[in-house]
Amino acid sequence: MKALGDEITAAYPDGELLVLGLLKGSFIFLSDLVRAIHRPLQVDFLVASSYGDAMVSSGMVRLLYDPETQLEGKHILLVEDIVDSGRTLQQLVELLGERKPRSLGICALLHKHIASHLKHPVRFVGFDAPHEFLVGYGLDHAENFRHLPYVASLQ
Ligand SMILES: O=P(O)(O)OC[C@H]1O[C@H](OP(=O)(O)OP(=O)(O)O)[C@H](O)[C@@H]1O
Ligand SMILES: Nc1nc2[nH]cnc2c(=O)[nH]1
Repeated sequence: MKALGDEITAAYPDGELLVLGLLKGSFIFLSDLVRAIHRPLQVDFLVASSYGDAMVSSGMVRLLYDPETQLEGKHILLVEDIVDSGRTLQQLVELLGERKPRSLGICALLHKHIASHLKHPVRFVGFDAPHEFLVGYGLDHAENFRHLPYVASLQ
């Protein structure tokens, strides 16, 4: 976490930084990450869901909570727990881009590198992940396992 925090700190030497946690999955990662970033920042959240109780994406990302914080003119760092098909990110980045942020960066704890076609690449990656369904450290299957203090595979 220290290396990722240092990388993010160095990438934003000036301007307002808003760290936008994508819930629910990023809640543990986000709290560890913001404590490893050594510069002033704001925190807000987005809640979106596309998997429901399934292990494959429904293809439709539902936005369940939209942040009230003003995004215009700020560096936005969107924090994801895991990038799989990349659909969630693609759709959210399009939406947030319309709000005229100064920059829009993406950070993910885990990246499966399945989505090679990503229009908006993930700039900050914690770990490369296997092509398996992962749970724990915030990630769920049907709302179970989020509390595990480690990441595990269900396969
Ligand atoms: O790259 P993708 O294929 O879009 O998958 C990644 C998304 O899937 C999970 O969210 P989910 O829809 O399960 O909601 P959750 O965070 O509430 O578990 C995960 O938290 C990511 O946000
Ligand atoms: N919990 C969980 N959610 C996902 N959404 C997309 N891929 C995954 C995964 O491996 N685990």
